Parts: sequence; structure tokens; C-alpha cells
Amino acid sequence: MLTKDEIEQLLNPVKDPFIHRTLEETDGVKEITIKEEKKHVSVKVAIAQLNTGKQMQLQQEIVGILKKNGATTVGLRFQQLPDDIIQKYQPAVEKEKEASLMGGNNDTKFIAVASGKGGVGKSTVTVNLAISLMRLGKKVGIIDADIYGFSIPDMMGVEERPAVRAEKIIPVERFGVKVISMGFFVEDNSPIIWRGPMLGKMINSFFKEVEWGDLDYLILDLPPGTGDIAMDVHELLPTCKEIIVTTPHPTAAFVAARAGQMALKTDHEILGVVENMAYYESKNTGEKEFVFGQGGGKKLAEVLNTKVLGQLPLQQPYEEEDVFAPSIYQEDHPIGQEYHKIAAKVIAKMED
Ligand SMILES: Nc1ncnc2c1ncn2[C@@H]1O[C@H](COP(=O)(O)OP(=O)(O)OP(=O)(O)O)[C@@H](O)[C@H]1O
Repeated sequence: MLTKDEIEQLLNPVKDPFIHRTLEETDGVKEITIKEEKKHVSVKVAIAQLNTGKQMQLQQEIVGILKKNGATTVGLRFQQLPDDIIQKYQPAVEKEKEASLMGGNNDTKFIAVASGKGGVGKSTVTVNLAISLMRLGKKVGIIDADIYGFSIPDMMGVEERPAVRAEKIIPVERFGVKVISMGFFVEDNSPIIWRGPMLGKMINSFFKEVEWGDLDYLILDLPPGTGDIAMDVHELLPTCKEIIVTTPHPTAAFVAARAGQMALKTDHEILGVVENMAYYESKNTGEKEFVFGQGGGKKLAEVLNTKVLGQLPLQQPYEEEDVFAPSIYQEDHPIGQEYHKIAAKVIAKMED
């Protein structure tokens, strides 16, 4: 019959299904008792999460090993691993999971841009943050995850569609930034009527089926509000950080706070608030008019315990004859320069 030592040796290489470390590393084998006469082995095992399908699989695995090695019956009890052990391994596990989504690249940082309601400039911020990060020498990609209201390709003036190579979708590159959007996969701008679970799969495909290559930053334009997509993004990208966009109107900030609360609920760190359409500056007099009210960004940042990353006035990019990119602010444009500062702050926060 098996001895306690032998049982421990047999169970040590078994892996905790959640943090992917062996029971030896997590000190997960907690108790072993043996009833010689009945060839009965009873074990208590500590794992990172209880009462899941993975626990059932682990149970079968352990019972299988012990029976194969001489136990006639096996009693198995599970308990929760202590928090400090989980916290020791969890970040590495999250990174590994994300790296596998990115084809093995461990260094990509994820930022989701969210807002409480539509039309506040979330997609504009996504595009210009991406472009400014690129201008600062970063390799950047955008996922237009605003699946119902995709607008990134139009904003950047993207006209081509992604190519497919070796069964992988190659993102379209515009000004050196890689872009994938739902807009590439629907005909004639037709409305999308998919339901929640399918949307989750879509976001998944934007990773699994897309050849992103080597990226420093992947920026996600989330749909407005606090829907399923935010949950899916959290599930897929636990280390993703968020930027919340609002207009200066106090009510808009109040609505945006809900998106921020969602970020906090999903444990996504908020990098900061961008207040868009903050004011209109008269070209003639230089006087500022606060067309959409004042103070919303600051108030939102206070509620979310974060900072205002920037305040962007109302102004269109310069018109250019030879390049069509209607929502991209040029590097020498006052708003382009504001975005440059925001991007520099983002880098400082993400890479400190
Ligand atoms: N600072 C600004 N000055 C002038 N126009 C702006 C500014 N920011 C955004 N816009 C314009 O406002 C409109 C809405 O912006 P955008 O599409 O980025 O918002 P959104 O929050 O992503 O909306 P949705 O979620 O509905 O896609 C666009 O036409 C955009 O060009």
C-alpha cells in the first residue's frame, strides 16, 4: 500500500487548474490519511477557486492517479488556497493568458477607452491617443470594439480591407497604426443585430484570429455604457487599464461615472479622465466659451479617485488636400499637441 510520502510525490506534479502552478509550488497538498486495511486514501487539497468545472476535472485526475497506484477508494476534499499564495502567482498567470492571445508577445499593454454615453468623443480619443503613442515611437494597434457604432476606419480614412494570410487576419495599417474593426466585416454599413454571447466571441476573434505581431500598446474602443463587452474585455484582458471620456457637462460626468464604476468593478485600473469638447475658443478674440458646461471632467476624476489627463477644446483637424483622415489631429495642431501630452502621461503611468 502507498505511504504518505509516496502519495505526496504522486500529487506534487499535479497542477492547480487556475494558477497553473504545481501543488508542490503552491503547497496545495494539505492532509493525507491512509486506512491500510481498506486501501483507502483520503486527501485534502487547496486550490485557487472552489466549486467549478475545473475542480471536478482535477478531482478525477487525482482519484485516477491514486487508484492507478494502489488505492481502492479515494476520499477528496478541497479548500481554498490562502490569498497570499494566489496573489503571488496570479499576475504572472494573467500575463501568460494575455500573451497567448497576442501570439506569445508578453509585452503588449492594453488600454480600453470607455464612456457613459455615445457622441462624447470616445472614438476620437481612441484614434488620437493611438496616433500620438505612435508618434512617440510606440508600436500601436486599435481594436474598434464599439461593435454597434464602429467608426474608427472612417475616422482614420481607412479604405482598404484586411488581408488574410495563413488563415489569420492581417490588420489594416494606417499611419503606422494597426486597425481591426467590425466595420471591416459587415457589408454596406448594415446594422448589427447580434446578441451578447456572439459579441463576446467577436472580441475573442479580434485576438485569436488576428495577426497583431509585436505591439507595445493595443487600444480598445469600447461601446458606450456599461455592457457585456466590458465584462468580456475584463475576462480576456485582466490587466487592461481604462480611460474614461466625458464632456464637461455635470450630467454627462454623472453618466460617465457609471462606466468608471464598471471599470472599478472589473478591477480595471483607471488611468484617468479625458474631458472632451471642454470649451470653444474664438479664433478672433481667443475668448473661451464653455458651450457644454464646466467641471464635469474634474468631478468625474474625483468620483473615480483618478486624475484628469487632459481637456480638449472643440475644434476640427486642419483640412489637408492629399491625406484623408477626418478625425486625426496633426502633430502641430493645438489639439494634436494636447493629445501628445496625454500620450506622454499614459506612457509614464503604464511604464513606471
Ligand atoms: N474636440 C472635438 N472637437 C470637435 N469635434 C469633435 C471633438 N471630439 C469629437 N468630435 C466629433 O464629435 C462626433 C462624435 O465623436 P466620436 O464618434 O468620437 O464619439 P463617440 O463617443 O465615440 O461616439 P459613439 O460611441 O457614438 O461612436 C464626431 O463627429 C467627432 O468628429
